[in-house]
Amino acid sequence: MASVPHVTLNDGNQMPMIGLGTSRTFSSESIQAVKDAIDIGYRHFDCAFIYRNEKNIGVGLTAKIAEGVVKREDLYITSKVWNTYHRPGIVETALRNSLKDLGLDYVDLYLIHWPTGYKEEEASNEPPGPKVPNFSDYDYVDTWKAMEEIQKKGLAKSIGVSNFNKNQLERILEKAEILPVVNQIECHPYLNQNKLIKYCKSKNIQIVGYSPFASPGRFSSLPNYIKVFENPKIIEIANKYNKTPGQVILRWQIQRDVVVIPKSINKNRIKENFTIFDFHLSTEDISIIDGLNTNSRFVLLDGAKTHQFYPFYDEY
Ligand SMILES: NC(=O)C1=CN([C@@H]2O[C@H](COP(=O)(O)OP(=O)(O)OC[C@H]3O[C@@H](n4cnc5c(N)ncnc54)[C@H](OP(=O)(O)O)[C@@H]3O)[C@@H](O)[C@H]2O)C=CC1
Ligand SMILES: O=C1CO[C@H](CO)[C@@H](O)[C@@H]1O
Repeated sequence: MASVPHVTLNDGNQMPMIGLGTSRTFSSESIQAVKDAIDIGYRHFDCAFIYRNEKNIGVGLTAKIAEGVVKREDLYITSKVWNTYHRPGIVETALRNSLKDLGLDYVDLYLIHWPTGYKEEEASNEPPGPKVPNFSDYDYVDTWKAMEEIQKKGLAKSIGVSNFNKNQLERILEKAEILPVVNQIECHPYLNQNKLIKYCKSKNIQIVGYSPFASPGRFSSLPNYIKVFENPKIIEIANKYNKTPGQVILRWQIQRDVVVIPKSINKNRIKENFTIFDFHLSTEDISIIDGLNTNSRFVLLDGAKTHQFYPFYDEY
């Protein structure tokens, strides 16, 4: 089976350029999606405590390791510390809980999921609904110091952040002993994130683009909103290469050095999303997709909009 391209992170570790997204997949469907993905060739899985399915993901991973299809060291597993676990003294416990559920003794990458901390008792209300949670005052820079400790202990091979803006990254970089390897951010043709990508590249921080299809299951109130798969310009490019709109969107990201983590529970689409390393988009087609940007964001973490560290008020 041909292996997928990897990127080398600023700590020297390697990450496969495509992974399976696992949010909003539940029960047996998440177990089967993981097994199918491994059979198809995926080795990278994007998980999080808050997805409430790490046990199922663990069942899928463990089954494929037991079958001898993969070894632990072939896999690249990410998890994320949720907002209720920002107190430095509890970060390791949060990771150990995820490890137990995933059936692993280390993750390849552990991320601070959002810069916004919540009070620990909010954990009983998870997953977050429309209600505004009680915020904690923990500074994500202090949470970062706890992340450094878990890497030193070998519980995470690499550490990084998610949903951080430029100023928030700057604050981490000022105090960091270990640099974040990744900023995982929403990134798709309608939110191409060119400015944040340029900044992160200048600091050797890899971008992992989440919701690469603009998370079509989520509600959009944008006037004249067209799903990315139905966008005529993307369809035209897809027809030209004899590929699907989804494959063109993922390929566009790969060619701009963005790691992609599309979510699917459908075996055919899991395979479709993986078949993106056998064609090359022209510079002209890349710029047509770049031109679709409308700075439209779909993952807003509404409950945290009044948090002092809400990341999306800055331009980038
Ligand atoms: N760090 C963060 O804060 C966040 C991280 N993430 C991560 O990113 C991952 C992906 O983002 P997500 O928001 O799930 O959305 P995506 O943009 O990946 O879209 C997923 C949706 O598209 C459908 N789909 C998948 N492939 C295709 C295809 N080839 N053609 C047509 N439809 C398709 C899926 O349906 P089906 O399953 O039926 O195929 C699903 O409804 C998440 O699962 C999670 O791991 C996401 C949000 C926030
Ligand atoms: O990763 C994520 C997936 O979706 C959640 C909401 O549904 C987000 O809060 C989160 O950032």
